[in-house]
Amino acid sequence: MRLAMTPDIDLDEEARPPADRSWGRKFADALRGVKIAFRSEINFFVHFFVAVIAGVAGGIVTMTDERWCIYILCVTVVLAAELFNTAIERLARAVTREEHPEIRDALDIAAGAVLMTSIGAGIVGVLMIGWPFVAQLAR
Ligand SMILES: Nc1ncnc2c1ncn2[C@@H]1O[C@H](COP(=O)(O)OP(=O)(O)OP(=O)(O)O)[C@@H](O)[C@H]1O
Repeated sequence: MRLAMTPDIDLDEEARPPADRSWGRKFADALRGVKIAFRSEINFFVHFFVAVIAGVAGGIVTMTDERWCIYILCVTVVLAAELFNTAIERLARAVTREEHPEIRDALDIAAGAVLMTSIGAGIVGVLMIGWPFVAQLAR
């Protein structure tokens, strides 16, 4: 596949990671990605904050192990979608800073993925934690 645009990337050989990275190095690089998203993306922080609030409410309503697994899965899916979205945003900025209809589509689709996972997780959260929490308060 050929790129339609010339990416404005400095292909410095020394900046490239070694081809035979150790598992420790791979893990450290992946963790660096999570840290970057956490520090630079307010959306990532907001999702994490909402997840913590839901987790505290889940602890108050004392959920079953199965419900905790569903909660962890929902949080993981939303945060992973946010990480992919952030990665695509960074890549788009590296390719061009100019207006481009396909970059716009790509960024909007990536943001749409975050929106879909957030709506799904939100519905699960309300049904699984929100209602039981309100019911417990009303008792
Ligand atoms: N190079 C571009 N060409 C065309 N449209 C663009 C371009 N860059 C950004 N956009 C449009 O602007 C929107 C926001 O861009 P971007 O995702 O980079 O900003 P952001 O504020 O970091 O977004 P988010 O809040 O999702 O993190 C995109 O969804 C897209 O519609």
